[in-house]
Amino acid sequence: MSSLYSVRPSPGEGLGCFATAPIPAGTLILSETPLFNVPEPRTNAAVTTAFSLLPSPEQDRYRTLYAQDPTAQGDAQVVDIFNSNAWQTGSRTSICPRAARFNHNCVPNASFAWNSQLSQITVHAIVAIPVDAQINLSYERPYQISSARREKLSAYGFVCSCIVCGSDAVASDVRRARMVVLDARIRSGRRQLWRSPMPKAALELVKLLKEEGLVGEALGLAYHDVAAGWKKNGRLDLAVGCAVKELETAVICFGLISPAVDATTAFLLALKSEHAKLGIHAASVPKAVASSLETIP
Ligand SMILES: C[S@@+](CC[C@H](N)C(=O)[O-])C[C@H]1O[C@@H](n2cnc3c(N)ncnc32)[C@H](O)[C@@H]1O
Repeated sequence: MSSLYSVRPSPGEGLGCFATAPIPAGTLILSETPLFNVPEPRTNAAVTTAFSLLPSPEQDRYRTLYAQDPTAQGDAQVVDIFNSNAWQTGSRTSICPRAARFNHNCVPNASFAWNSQLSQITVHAIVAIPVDAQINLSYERPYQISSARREKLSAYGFVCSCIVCGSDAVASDVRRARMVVLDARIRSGRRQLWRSPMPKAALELVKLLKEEGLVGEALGLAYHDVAAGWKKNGRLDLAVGCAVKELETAVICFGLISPAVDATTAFLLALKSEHAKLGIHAASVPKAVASSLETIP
Protein backbone atom coordinates (compact mmCIF):
# COMPACT_ATOMS: atom_id res chain seq x y z
CA MET A 1 0.00 0.00 0.00
CA SER A 2 1.62 3.28 -1.04
CA SER A 3 1.42 5.87 1.71
CA LEU A 4 -1.42 8.36 1.57
CA TYR A 5 0.34 10.60 4.07
CA SER A 6 3.73 11.92 5.09
CA VAL A 7 5.10 12.32 8.60
CA ARG A 8 6.36 15.82 9.34
CA PRO A 9 6.49 18.37 12.15
CA SER A 10 3.17 19.74 13.36
CA PRO A 11 3.54 23.01 15.28
CA GLY A 12 3.28 22.37 19.04
CA GLU A 13 2.55 18.67 18.53
CA GLY A 14 5.91 17.12 17.58
CA LEU A 15 5.57 15.00 14.44
CA GLY A 16 2.19 14.36 12.82
CA CYS A 17 0.68 12.67 9.74
CA PHE A 18 -0.47 14.82 6.81
CA ALA A 19 -2.48 13.74 3.76
CA THR A 20 -0.42 13.82 0.55
CA ALA A 21 -3.58 13.53 -1.60
CA PRO A 22 -7.32 13.92 -0.97
CA ILE A 23 -8.47 10.87 1.02
CA PRO A 24 -12.13 9.84 0.60
CA ALA A 25 -14.13 8.68 3.65
CA GLY A 26 -13.80 4.95 4.21
CA THR A 27 -10.26 4.74 2.78
CA LEU A 28 -7.84 2.42 4.56
CA ILE A 29 -5.00 4.77 5.47
CA LEU A 30 -2.83 2.30 7.37
CA SER A 31 -2.80 -1.32 8.49
CA GLU A 32 0.06 -2.47 10.68
CA THR A 33 1.12 -5.53 12.64
CA PRO A 34 2.24 -4.64 16.18
CA LEU A 35 5.98 -4.61 16.86
CA PHE A 36 5.22 -6.14 20.26
CA ASN A 37 2.48 -6.18 22.83
CA VAL A 38 1.80 -6.99 26.46
CA PRO A 39 -1.34 -8.30 28.17
CA GLU A 40 -3.57 -6.00 30.20
CA PRO A 41 -3.35 -5.15 33.03
CA ARG A 42 0.23 -4.39 32.10
CA THR A 43 3.27 -3.97 34.28
CA ASN A 44 6.48 -2.08 33.58
CA ALA A 45 8.34 -5.39 33.90
CA ALA A 46 6.19 -6.94 31.14
CA VAL A 47 6.95 -3.97 28.87
CA THR A 48 10.73 -4.04 29.44
CA THR A 49 10.87 -7.83 29.09
CA ALA A 50 8.94 -7.78 25.79
CA PHE A 51 11.18 -4.96 24.56
CA SER A 52 14.35 -6.90 25.49
CA LEU A 53 13.25 -9.75 23.22
CA LEU A 54 13.16 -7.51 20.12
CA PRO A 55 16.00 -7.70 17.58
CA SER A 56 18.41 -4.79 17.93
CA PRO A 57 17.27 -2.83 14.79
CA GLU A 58 13.67 -2.98 16.07
CA GLN A 59 14.81 -1.73 19.49
CA ASP A 60 16.52 1.20 17.74
CA ARG A 61 13.35 1.92 15.78
CA TYR A 62 11.32 1.86 19.01
CA ARG A 63 13.69 4.32 20.67
CA THR A 64 13.00 6.89 17.90
CA LEU A 65 9.34 7.15 19.00
CA TYR A 66 8.09 10.10 21.03
CA ALA A 67 9.02 10.14 24.74
CA GLN A 68 7.57 12.58 27.26
CA ASP A 69 10.87 12.76 29.10
CA PRO A 70 13.62 13.03 26.46
CA THR A 71 16.29 12.61 29.16
CA ALA A 72 14.98 9.19 30.31
CA GLN A 73 17.37 6.29 29.78
CA GLY A 74 17.29 2.47 29.93
CA ASP A 75 14.10 0.85 31.28
CA ALA A 76 12.63 4.25 32.22
CA GLN A 77 12.89 5.35 28.57
CA VAL A 78 11.35 2.08 27.33
CA VAL A 79 8.37 2.48 29.69
CA ASP A 80 7.96 6.20 28.91
CA ILE A 81 7.85 5.50 25.16
CA PHE A 82 5.37 2.67 25.71
CA ASN A 83 3.03 4.85 27.78
CA SER A 84 3.13 7.66 25.20
CA ASN A 85 2.58 5.53 22.10
CA ALA A 86 0.79 2.25 22.87
CA TRP A 87 -2.74 1.46 21.69
CA GLN A 88 -5.27 -0.92 23.18
CA THR A 89 -5.57 -3.96 20.88
CA GLY A 90 -8.21 -6.31 22.25
CA SER A 91 -7.03 -7.67 25.58
CA ARG A 92 -3.46 -6.50 24.97
CA THR A 93 -1.69 -3.18 24.52
CA SER A 94 0.54 -2.82 21.48
CA ILE A 95 3.22 -0.70 19.94
CA CYS A 96 2.68 0.01 16.24
CA PRO A 97 5.48 2.40 15.25
CA ARG A 98 3.68 3.84 12.22
CA ALA A 99 0.33 4.29 13.98
CA ALA A 100 2.22 5.91 16.86
CA ARG A 101 2.79 9.03 14.72
CA PHE A 102 -0.88 10.08 14.59
CA ASN A 103 -1.75 13.00 16.84
CA HIS A 104 -4.98 13.49 18.77
CA ASN A 105 -8.03 15.62 17.96
CA CYS A 106 -11.30 15.58 19.92
CA VAL A 107 -13.15 15.61 16.57
CA PRO A 108 -11.00 13.08 14.71
CA ASN A 109 -11.11 12.60 10.94
CA ALA A 110 -9.84 9.02 11.15
CA SER A 111 -10.67 5.95 13.17
CA PHE A 112 -8.23 3.53 14.82
CA ALA A 113 -9.27 -0.11 15.34
CA TRP A 114 -7.83 -3.47 16.29
CA ASN A 115 -8.83 -6.00 13.64
CA SER A 116 -8.54 -9.45 15.26
CA GLN A 117 -9.33 -11.11 11.92
CA LEU A 118 -6.21 -9.57 10.34
CA SER A 119 -4.20 -9.39 13.61
CA GLN A 120 -3.44 -5.83 12.59
CA ILE A 121 -4.44 -2.35 13.60
CA THR A 122 -6.26 -0.32 10.97
CA VAL A 123 -6.71 3.42 10.47
CA HIS A 124 -9.59 4.49 8.19
CA ALA A 125 -10.63 7.98 7.07
CA ILE A 126 -14.12 8.64 8.50
CA VAL A 127 -14.66 11.85 6.53
CA ALA A 128 -13.13 13.17 3.30
CA ILE A 129 -9.66 14.45 4.26
CA PRO A 130 -8.27 17.21 2.03
CA VAL A 131 -4.67 17.21 0.82
CA ASP A 132 -2.23 18.66 3.41
CA ALA A 133 -4.74 18.28 6.27
CA GLN A 134 -3.47 16.54 9.37
CA ILE A 135 -4.89 13.06 9.95
CA ASN A 136 -6.02 12.78 13.57
CA LEU A 137 -7.28 10.02 15.81
CA SER A 138 -9.01 10.42 19.15
CA TYR A 139 -7.05 9.13 22.15
CA GLU A 140 -10.13 9.43 24.35
CA ARG A 141 -13.77 8.34 24.61
CA PRO A 142 -16.05 10.94 22.99
CA TYR A 143 -18.67 11.21 25.75
CA GLN A 144 -16.72 13.60 27.97
CA ILE A 145 -16.79 17.36 28.38
CA SER A 146 -13.62 19.37 27.73
CA SER A 147 -12.44 19.50 31.38
CA ALA A 148 -12.71 15.70 31.71
CA ARG A 149 -10.87 15.19 28.43
CA ARG A 150 -8.19 17.68 29.48
CA GLU A 151 -7.55 15.71 32.64
CA LYS A 152 -7.26 12.40 30.74
CA LEU A 153 -5.06 13.87 28.02
CA SER A 154 -2.70 15.38 30.61
CA ALA A 155 -1.38 11.82 31.06
CA TYR A 156 0.11 12.22 27.55
CA GLY A 157 1.70 15.51 28.56
CA PHE A 158 -0.22 17.90 26.31
CA VAL A 159 -3.17 20.28 26.35
CA CYS A 160 -5.44 19.80 23.34
CA SER A 161 -6.04 22.96 21.30
CA CYS A 162 -8.63 21.55 18.89
CA ILE A 163 -11.75 23.55 18.08
CA VAL A 164 -14.00 21.84 20.66
CA CYS A 165 -11.39 22.43 23.39
CA GLY A 166 -11.10 26.08 22.27
CA SER A 167 -13.53 28.44 20.56
CA ASP A 168 -16.40 25.92 20.34
CA ALA A 169 -15.96 24.54 23.87
CA VAL A 170 -19.15 25.99 25.38
CA ALA A 171 -21.53 24.63 22.72
CA SER A 172 -19.60 21.37 22.55
CA ASP A 173 -19.70 20.85 26.33
CA VAL A 174 -23.49 21.29 26.32
CA ARG A 175 -23.78 18.62 23.64
CA ARG A 176 -21.28 16.23 25.21
CA ALA A 177 -22.75 16.58 28.71
CA ARG A 178 -26.09 15.61 27.22
CA MET A 179 -24.43 12.68 25.40
CA VAL A 180 -23.11 11.39 28.74
CA VAL A 181 -26.67 11.41 30.14
CA LEU A 182 -28.19 9.80 27.05
CA ASP A 183 -25.50 7.12 26.82
CA ALA A 184 -25.99 6.19 30.51
CA ARG A 185 -29.75 6.09 29.98
CA ILE A 186 -29.40 3.75 26.99
CA ARG A 187 -26.83 1.49 28.73
CA SER A 188 -28.91 1.17 31.89
CA GLY A 189 -32.00 0.30 29.83
CA ARG A 190 -33.94 2.09 32.54
CA ARG A 191 -37.61 1.23 32.64
CA GLN A 192 -39.79 4.20 31.84
CA LEU A 193 -42.95 5.08 33.73
CA TRP A 194 -44.75 5.13 30.44
CA ARG A 195 -43.54 3.49 27.32
CA SER A 196 -42.31 5.82 24.59
CA PRO A 197 -43.28 4.72 21.08
CA MET A 198 -39.75 5.43 19.91
CA PRO A 199 -36.11 5.11 21.08
CA LYS A 200 -35.89 8.78 22.01
CA ALA A 201 -32.53 8.75 23.82
CA ALA A 202 -30.72 6.93 21.01
CA LEU A 203 -32.29 9.16 18.33
CA GLU A 204 -31.17 12.26 20.22
CA LEU A 205 -27.68 10.78 20.61
CA VAL A 206 -27.41 10.26 16.84
CA LYS A 207 -28.46 13.87 16.25
CA LEU A 208 -25.93 15.26 18.77
CA LEU A 209 -23.07 13.10 17.50
CA LYS A 210 -23.63 14.43 13.99
CA GLU A 211 -23.85 18.03 15.20
CA GLU A 212 -20.55 17.49 17.02
CA GLY A 213 -18.92 15.96 13.92
CA LEU A 214 -18.38 12.63 15.69
CA VAL A 215 -19.15 10.36 12.76
CA GLY A 216 -17.00 7.36 13.69
CA GLU A 217 -17.50 4.32 15.89
CA ALA A 218 -19.71 6.16 18.43
CA LEU A 219 -22.19 7.07 15.69
CA GLY A 220 -22.32 3.44 14.55
CA LEU A 221 -23.05 2.30 18.11
CA ALA A 222 -25.78 4.93 18.43
CA TYR A 223 -27.40 3.71 15.18
CA HIS A 224 -27.30 0.23 16.70
CA ASP A 225 -29.11 1.51 19.79
CA VAL A 226 -31.75 3.21 17.62
CA ALA A 227 -32.26 -0.03 15.67
CA ALA A 228 -32.49 -2.09 18.89
CA GLY A 229 -34.99 0.45 20.27
CA TRP A 230 -37.20 0.29 17.20
CA LYS A 231 -37.08 -3.51 17.36
CA LYS A 232 -38.15 -3.43 21.01
CA ASN A 233 -41.02 -1.19 20.03
CA GLY A 234 -42.14 -3.56 17.29
CA ARG A 235 -41.00 -1.33 14.43
CA LEU A 236 -38.82 -3.78 12.52
CA ASP A 237 -39.17 -1.73 9.34
CA LEU A 238 -37.48 1.27 11.02
CA ALA A 239 -35.00 -0.99 12.84
CA VAL A 240 -33.77 -2.36 9.49
CA GLY A 241 -33.21 1.18 8.17
CA CYS A 242 -31.06 2.09 11.17
CA ALA A 243 -29.14 -1.18 11.04
CA VAL A 244 -28.24 -0.31 7.42
CA LYS A 245 -26.85 3.04 8.70
CA GLU A 246 -24.91 1.15 11.38
CA LEU A 247 -23.44 -1.16 8.75
CA GLU A 248 -22.45 1.75 6.48
CA THR A 249 -20.68 3.42 9.41
CA ALA A 250 -18.92 0.17 10.40
CA VAL A 251 -17.62 -0.34 6.85
CA ILE A 252 -16.19 3.21 6.86
CA CYS A 253 -14.54 2.82 10.30
CA PHE A 254 -13.35 -0.78 10.18
CA GLY A 255 -13.26 -1.93 6.53
CA LEU A 256 -15.19 -4.77 4.91
CA ILE A 257 -13.01 -7.54 6.33
CA SER A 258 -13.48 -6.98 10.04
CA PRO A 259 -15.25 -8.63 12.98
CA ALA A 260 -17.21 -5.41 13.52
CA VAL A 261 -18.69 -5.53 10.01
CA ASP A 262 -19.44 -9.28 10.39
CA ALA A 263 -21.33 -8.61 13.64
CA THR A 264 -23.21 -5.64 12.17
CA THR A 265 -24.14 -7.61 9.05
CA ALA A 266 -25.43 -10.49 11.20
CA PHE A 267 -27.56 -8.03 13.22
CA LEU A 268 -29.02 -6.51 10.04
CA LEU A 269 -29.74 -9.91 8.46
CA ALA A 270 -31.46 -11.13 11.65
CA LEU A 271 -33.68 -8.03 11.69
CA LYS A 272 -34.48 -8.43 8.00
CA SER A 273 -35.41 -12.07 8.39
CA GLU A 274 -37.57 -11.35 11.46
CA HIS A 275 -39.25 -8.56 9.55
CA ALA A 276 -39.86 -10.81 6.54
CA LYS A 277 -41.24 -13.64 8.75
CA LEU A 278 -43.78 -11.33 10.32
CA GLY A 279 -44.79 -10.24 6.85
CA ILE A 280 -44.82 -6.66 8.02
CA HIS A 281 -44.46 -4.09 5.32
CA ALA A 282 -43.37 -0.55 5.94
CA ALA A 283 -46.39 0.76 7.74
CA SER A 284 -47.29 4.41 7.42
CA VAL A 285 -45.02 6.20 9.85
CA PRO A 286 -46.77 8.30 12.52
CA LYS A 287 -46.05 12.03 12.27
CA ALA A 288 -43.98 12.27 15.49
CA VAL A 289 -41.87 9.33 14.42
CA ALA A 290 -41.39 10.68 10.91
CA SER A 291 -40.08 14.01 12.23
CA SER A 292 -37.60 12.28 14.55
CA LEU A 293 -36.39 10.21 11.61
CA GLU A 294 -35.58 13.36 9.69
CA THR A 295 -32.50 13.60 11.90
CA ILE A 296 -31.20 10.44 10.20
CA PRO A 297 -30.41 11.29 6.56
C1 LIG B 1 1.44 8.86 19.96
S1 LIG B 1 2.44 10.27 20.01
C2 LIG B 1 1.93 11.07 18.52
C3 LIG B 1 3.08 11.42 17.62
C4 LIG B 1 4.04 12.43 18.19
N1 LIG B 1 3.57 13.79 17.97
C5 LIG B 1 5.43 12.26 17.63
O1 LIG B 1 6.12 13.28 17.48
O2 LIG B 1 5.85 11.13 17.38
C6 LIG B 1 1.63 11.15 21.28
C7 LIG B 1 2.25 12.47 21.63
O3 LIG B 1 2.06 13.41 20.58
C8 LIG B 1 1.76 14.70 21.11
N2 LIG B 1 0.41 15.08 20.72
C9 LIG B 1 -0.56 14.28 20.22
N3 LIG B 1 -1.66 14.96 19.94
C10 LIG B 1 -1.44 16.23 20.31
C11 LIG B 1 -2.21 17.43 20.29
N4 LIG B 1 -3.46 17.44 19.84
N5 LIG B 1 -1.63 18.56 20.74
C12 LIG B 1 -0.35 18.59 21.23
N6 LIG B 1 0.43 17.48 21.26
C13 LIG B 1 -0.10 16.32 20.81
C14 LIG B 1 1.86 14.58 22.63
O4 LIG B 1 3.17 14.94 23.00
C15 LIG B 1 1.61 13.11 22.85
O5 LIG B 1 2.17 12.64 24.05
